[in-house]
Amino acid sequence: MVPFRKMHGLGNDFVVLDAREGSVLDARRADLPITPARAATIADRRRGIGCDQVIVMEPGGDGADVFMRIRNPDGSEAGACGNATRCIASLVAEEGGKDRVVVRTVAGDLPVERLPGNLWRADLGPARLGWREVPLAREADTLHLPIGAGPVSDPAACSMGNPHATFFVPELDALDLGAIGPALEHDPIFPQRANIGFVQVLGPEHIRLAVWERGAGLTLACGSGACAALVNAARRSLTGRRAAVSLPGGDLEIEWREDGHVLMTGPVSTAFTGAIDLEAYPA
Ligand SMILES: N[C@H](CCC[C@H](N)C(=O)O)C(=O)O
Repeated sequence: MVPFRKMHGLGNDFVVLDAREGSVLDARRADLPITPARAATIADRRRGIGCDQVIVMEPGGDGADVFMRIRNPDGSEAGACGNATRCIASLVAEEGGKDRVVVRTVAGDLPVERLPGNLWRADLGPARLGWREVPLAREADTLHLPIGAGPVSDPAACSMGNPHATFFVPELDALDLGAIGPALEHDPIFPQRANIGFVQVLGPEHIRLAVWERGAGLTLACGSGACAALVNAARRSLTGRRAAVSLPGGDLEIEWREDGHVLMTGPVSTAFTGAIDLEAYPA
Protein backbone atom coordinates (compact mmCIF):
# COMPACT_ATOMS: atom_id res chain seq x y z
CA MET A 1 0.00 0.00 0.00
CA VAL A 2 1.14 3.54 -0.81
CA PRO A 3 0.37 6.33 1.69
CA PHE A 4 -0.99 9.66 0.42
CA ARG A 5 -2.02 12.94 1.93
CA LYS A 6 -5.06 14.84 0.63
CA MET A 7 -4.34 18.56 0.88
CA HIS A 8 -5.68 21.80 -0.54
CA GLY A 9 -5.01 25.49 -0.83
CA LEU A 10 -8.34 27.36 -0.73
CA GLY A 11 -10.08 24.28 -2.11
CA ASN A 12 -7.60 23.70 -4.98
CA ASP A 13 -6.99 20.13 -3.99
CA PHE A 14 -4.12 17.70 -4.30
CA VAL A 15 -3.20 14.08 -3.73
CA VAL A 16 0.36 14.17 -2.37
CA LEU A 17 2.59 11.11 -2.84
CA ASP A 18 6.13 10.70 -1.50
CA ALA A 19 8.76 9.24 -3.84
CA ARG A 20 11.78 10.39 -1.87
CA GLU A 21 14.59 8.07 -0.71
CA GLY A 22 13.29 5.35 1.55
CA SER A 23 9.62 5.99 0.80
CA VAL A 24 7.47 3.21 -0.60
CA LEU A 25 7.52 5.08 -3.92
CA ASP A 26 11.28 5.75 -3.77
CA ALA A 27 11.92 7.35 -7.17
CA ARG A 28 14.83 4.93 -7.70
CA ARG A 29 12.37 2.01 -7.82
CA ALA A 30 11.01 1.57 -11.34
CA ASP A 31 8.23 -0.81 -10.38
CA LEU A 32 5.66 1.76 -9.20
CA PRO A 33 6.14 4.88 -11.33
CA ILE A 34 3.49 7.57 -11.22
CA THR A 35 2.90 7.54 -14.97
CA PRO A 36 0.60 10.13 -16.61
CA ALA A 37 -2.08 7.45 -16.90
CA ARG A 38 -1.75 6.47 -13.25
CA ALA A 39 -1.87 10.12 -12.17
CA ALA A 40 -5.00 10.65 -14.26
CA THR A 41 -6.76 7.74 -12.55
CA ILE A 42 -5.70 8.89 -9.09
CA ALA A 43 -7.08 12.35 -9.90
CA ASP A 44 -10.37 10.94 -11.25
CA ARG A 45 -13.13 11.92 -8.79
CA ARG A 46 -15.00 8.63 -9.41
CA ARG A 47 -12.40 6.00 -10.30
CA GLY A 48 -9.70 7.31 -7.97
CA ILE A 49 -9.19 9.57 -4.97
CA GLY A 50 -10.00 12.73 -6.96
CA CYS A 51 -8.04 16.00 -7.03
CA ASP A 52 -7.09 19.00 -9.19
CA GLN A 53 -3.44 17.95 -9.32
CA VAL A 54 -1.38 14.89 -8.31
CA ILE A 55 1.77 16.05 -6.54
CA VAL A 56 4.78 13.74 -6.16
CA MET A 57 7.58 14.69 -3.76
CA GLU A 58 10.99 13.63 -5.13
CA PRO A 59 14.49 14.18 -3.74
CA GLY A 60 15.36 17.90 -3.82
CA GLY A 61 19.07 17.62 -4.54
CA ASP A 62 21.61 20.29 -3.56
CA GLY A 63 20.06 23.60 -2.51
CA ALA A 64 16.46 22.40 -2.29
CA ASP A 65 14.50 20.60 0.42
CA VAL A 66 12.27 18.72 -2.04
CA PHE A 67 11.46 18.43 -5.75
CA MET A 68 7.77 18.86 -6.54
CA ARG A 69 6.39 17.02 -9.60
CA ILE A 70 3.04 18.41 -10.74
CA ARG A 71 0.54 16.46 -12.82
CA ASN A 72 -2.88 17.64 -13.97
CA PRO A 73 -5.90 15.27 -14.08
CA ASP A 74 -5.31 14.85 -17.82
CA GLY A 75 -1.86 13.47 -16.99
CA SER A 76 0.01 16.53 -18.34
CA GLU A 77 2.96 17.83 -16.31
CA ALA A 78 2.94 21.48 -15.21
CA GLY A 79 5.84 23.77 -14.37
CA ALA A 80 4.11 25.54 -11.50
CA CYS A 81 1.39 25.04 -8.94
CA GLY A 82 1.22 27.87 -6.44
CA ASN A 83 -1.25 26.34 -4.00
CA ALA A 84 0.62 23.02 -3.95
CA THR A 85 3.91 24.86 -3.42
CA ARG A 86 2.61 26.11 -0.07
CA CYS A 87 1.25 22.65 0.83
CA ILE A 88 4.51 20.81 0.05
CA ALA A 89 6.58 23.49 1.77
CA SER A 90 4.52 23.07 4.95
CA LEU A 91 5.16 19.30 4.91
CA VAL A 92 8.94 19.51 4.56
CA ALA A 93 9.09 22.43 7.00
CA GLU A 94 7.26 20.30 9.57
CA GLU A 95 9.58 17.33 8.93
CA GLY A 96 12.68 19.44 9.36
CA GLY A 97 11.43 21.76 12.08
CA LYS A 98 12.13 24.68 9.75
CA ASP A 99 10.30 27.93 8.99
CA ARG A 100 11.96 28.45 5.60
CA VAL A 101 12.31 25.81 2.86
CA VAL A 102 13.06 25.64 -0.86
CA VAL A 103 10.71 23.76 -3.18
CA ARG A 104 12.36 22.83 -6.51
CA THR A 105 10.22 22.57 -9.64
CA VAL A 106 11.04 22.15 -13.31
CA ALA A 107 10.62 25.94 -13.57
CA GLY A 108 13.00 26.83 -10.75
CA ASP A 109 13.66 26.89 -7.00
CA LEU A 110 10.89 28.46 -4.93
CA PRO A 111 11.70 29.75 -1.42
CA VAL A 112 8.75 29.47 0.97
CA GLU A 113 8.46 30.84 4.50
CA ARG A 114 6.03 30.16 7.33
CA LEU A 115 4.06 33.16 8.62
CA PRO A 116 1.84 33.33 11.72
CA GLY A 117 -1.68 31.91 11.52
CA ASN A 118 -1.19 28.96 9.14
CA LEU A 119 -0.06 31.30 6.36
CA TRP A 120 2.82 30.56 4.00
CA ARG A 121 4.54 33.01 1.65
CA ALA A 122 6.03 31.54 -1.52
CA ASP A 123 8.29 33.34 -3.98
CA LEU A 124 7.01 31.90 -7.25
CA GLY A 125 9.94 33.42 -9.12
CA PRO A 126 9.93 36.05 -11.82
CA ALA A 127 6.92 36.66 -14.05
CA ARG A 128 8.05 35.90 -17.61
CA LEU A 129 6.57 38.52 -19.96
CA GLY A 130 8.10 37.79 -23.36
CA TRP A 131 6.02 36.01 -26.05
CA ARG A 132 8.54 33.17 -26.30
CA GLU A 133 8.45 32.72 -22.50
CA VAL A 134 4.66 32.38 -22.19
CA PRO A 135 5.04 30.64 -24.72
CA LEU A 136 3.10 31.83 -27.76
CA ALA A 137 3.11 30.19 -31.17
CA ARG A 138 4.09 33.46 -32.88
CA GLU A 139 5.37 36.93 -31.98
CA ALA A 140 2.65 39.03 -30.32
CA ASP A 141 2.24 41.81 -27.78
CA THR A 142 1.73 39.84 -24.55
CA LEU A 143 -0.16 42.80 -23.09
CA HIS A 144 -2.90 42.53 -25.76
CA LEU A 145 -3.38 39.13 -27.41
CA PRO A 146 -5.65 39.05 -30.50
CA ILE A 147 -7.84 36.20 -29.19
CA GLY A 148 -11.22 35.82 -27.52
CA ALA A 149 -14.32 33.67 -27.08
CA GLY A 150 -17.94 34.65 -26.44
CA PRO A 151 -18.04 37.99 -24.61
CA VAL A 152 -14.34 38.08 -23.67
CA SER A 153 -11.38 39.31 -25.73
CA ASP A 154 -8.01 41.07 -25.59
CA PRO A 155 -6.25 39.23 -22.74
CA ALA A 156 -2.77 39.81 -21.37
CA ALA A 157 -0.43 36.82 -21.02
CA CYS A 158 2.62 35.85 -18.97
CA SER A 159 4.26 32.77 -17.50
CA MET A 160 4.82 31.87 -13.86
CA GLY A 161 6.64 28.74 -14.98
CA ASN A 162 3.35 27.77 -16.59
CA PRO A 163 1.36 29.65 -19.23
CA HIS A 164 -1.43 32.09 -18.25
CA ALA A 165 -3.79 34.38 -20.11
CA THR A 166 -5.79 36.97 -18.17
CA PHE A 167 -9.09 38.45 -19.42
CA PHE A 168 -10.50 41.56 -17.74
CA VAL A 169 -14.30 41.59 -17.46
CA PRO A 170 -16.91 43.96 -15.94
CA GLU A 171 -18.83 41.20 -14.10
CA LEU A 172 -17.38 37.77 -13.36
CA ASP A 173 -20.76 36.25 -12.47
CA ALA A 174 -22.14 37.05 -15.91
CA LEU A 175 -19.72 34.61 -17.57
CA ASP A 176 -20.28 30.94 -18.41
CA LEU A 177 -16.66 29.85 -17.90
CA GLY A 178 -17.42 26.23 -18.79
CA ALA A 179 -18.61 27.38 -22.19
CA ILE A 180 -15.60 29.54 -23.09
CA GLY A 181 -12.77 28.00 -21.02
CA PRO A 182 -11.96 24.97 -23.19
CA ALA A 183 -11.71 26.91 -26.47
CA LEU A 184 -9.41 29.49 -24.86
CA GLU A 185 -7.25 26.83 -23.13
CA HIS A 186 -6.72 25.22 -26.54
CA ASP A 187 -6.39 28.39 -28.63
CA PRO A 188 -3.68 27.75 -31.26
CA ILE A 189 -1.75 30.81 -30.05
CA PHE A 190 -0.78 28.67 -27.01
CA PRO A 191 1.45 25.79 -28.24
CA GLN A 192 1.43 24.33 -24.70
CA ARG A 193 -2.20 25.36 -24.05
CA ALA A 194 -2.77 27.88 -21.21
CA ASN A 195 -4.46 28.51 -17.90
CA ILE A 196 -7.22 31.08 -18.46
CA GLY A 197 -7.93 33.68 -15.78
CA PHE A 198 -10.96 35.98 -15.67
CA VAL A 199 -10.54 39.14 -13.58
CA GLN A 200 -13.03 41.68 -12.27
CA VAL A 201 -11.11 44.65 -10.85
CA LEU A 202 -12.69 45.86 -7.59
CA GLY A 203 -10.04 48.49 -6.81
CA PRO A 204 -6.29 49.23 -7.06
CA GLU A 205 -5.58 46.66 -4.30
CA HIS A 206 -8.37 44.12 -4.83
CA ILE A 207 -9.42 41.87 -7.71
CA ARG A 208 -11.79 38.93 -8.12
CA LEU A 209 -10.46 36.00 -10.12
CA ALA A 210 -11.81 32.76 -11.53
CA VAL A 211 -9.52 30.35 -13.41
CA TRP A 212 -10.17 27.72 -16.05
CA GLU A 213 -7.02 25.67 -15.46
CA ARG A 214 -5.06 23.93 -18.23
CA GLY A 215 -5.63 20.20 -17.91
CA ALA A 216 -7.95 20.58 -14.94
CA GLY A 217 -10.85 22.92 -15.79
CA LEU A 218 -12.53 25.22 -13.29
CA THR A 219 -10.87 25.12 -9.85
CA LEU A 220 -11.73 26.88 -6.59
CA ALA A 221 -8.34 28.58 -6.60
CA CYS A 222 -5.17 28.82 -8.70
CA GLY A 223 -2.04 30.19 -7.05
CA SER A 224 0.05 30.70 -10.18
CA GLY A 225 -3.08 32.09 -11.83
CA ALA A 226 -3.46 34.65 -9.03
CA CYS A 227 0.17 35.69 -9.54
CA ALA A 228 -0.32 36.02 -13.30
CA ALA A 229 -3.57 37.94 -12.83
CA LEU A 230 -1.98 40.52 -10.50
CA VAL A 231 1.04 40.96 -12.78
CA ASN A 232 -1.16 41.42 -15.85
CA ALA A 233 -3.49 43.82 -14.01
CA ALA A 234 -0.51 45.90 -12.82
CA ARG A 235 0.99 45.88 -16.36
CA ARG A 236 -2.28 47.39 -17.54
CA SER A 237 -2.28 49.91 -14.64
CA LEU A 238 -5.56 48.46 -13.35
CA THR A 239 -3.99 47.76 -9.93
CA GLY A 240 -0.82 48.47 -8.02
CA ARG A 241 1.91 45.85 -7.62
CA ARG A 242 0.21 44.33 -4.58
CA ALA A 243 -3.40 43.22 -4.18
CA ALA A 244 -5.79 40.84 -2.49
CA VAL A 245 -6.98 38.28 -5.02
CA SER A 246 -10.41 36.88 -4.18
CA LEU A 247 -10.97 33.45 -5.73
CA PRO A 248 -14.07 31.27 -5.31
CA GLY A 249 -12.20 29.30 -2.60
CA GLY A 250 -10.84 32.31 -0.72
CA ASP A 251 -8.25 35.09 -0.78
CA LEU A 252 -4.55 35.16 -1.64
CA GLU A 253 -2.23 38.12 -1.09
CA ILE A 254 -0.06 38.69 -4.17
CA GLU A 255 2.87 41.08 -4.59
CA TRP A 256 4.83 41.69 -7.78
CA ARG A 257 8.16 42.76 -6.32
CA GLU A 258 10.30 45.42 -7.98
CA ASP A 259 12.84 42.71 -8.92
CA GLY A 260 10.14 40.94 -10.95
CA HIS A 261 9.57 38.10 -8.51
CA VAL A 262 5.99 37.36 -7.47
CA LEU A 263 5.16 36.58 -3.82
CA MET A 264 2.01 34.65 -2.96
CA THR A 265 0.71 34.37 0.61
CA GLY A 266 -2.05 32.00 1.61
CA PRO A 267 -3.14 29.10 3.83
CA VAL A 268 -2.53 25.35 3.72
CA SER A 269 -4.94 22.56 4.67
CA THR A 270 -4.84 18.78 5.08
CA ALA A 271 -8.21 17.10 4.54
CA PHE A 272 -7.22 13.46 5.26
CA THR A 273 -4.53 10.85 4.84
CA GLY A 274 -4.89 7.35 3.45
CA ALA A 275 -3.25 4.59 1.46
CA ILE A 276 -3.91 3.10 -1.98
CA ASP A 277 -2.92 -0.10 -3.72
CA LEU A 278 -1.11 1.49 -6.68
CA GLU A 279 -1.24 -1.79 -8.60
CA ALA A 280 -4.97 -1.12 -8.94
CA TYR A 281 -4.18 2.03 -10.90
CA PRO A 282 -3.18 1.33 -14.53
CA ALA A 283 0.32 2.51 -15.44
N1 LIG B 1 -3.18 23.61 -14.27
C1 LIG B 1 -1.87 24.26 -14.07
C2 LIG B 1 -1.10 23.60 -12.91
C3 LIG B 1 -1.75 23.87 -11.55
C4 LIG B 1 -1.83 25.33 -11.25
C5 LIG B 1 -2.68 25.72 -10.06
N2 LIG B 1 -3.38 24.66 -9.39
C6 LIG B 1 -1.90 26.59 -9.09
O1 LIG B 1 -2.22 26.62 -7.89
O2 LIG B 1 -1.00 27.33 -9.57
C7 LIG B 1 -1.04 24.12 -15.37
O3 LIG B 1 -1.24 23.15 -16.12
O4 LIG B 1 -0.16 24.99 -15.57
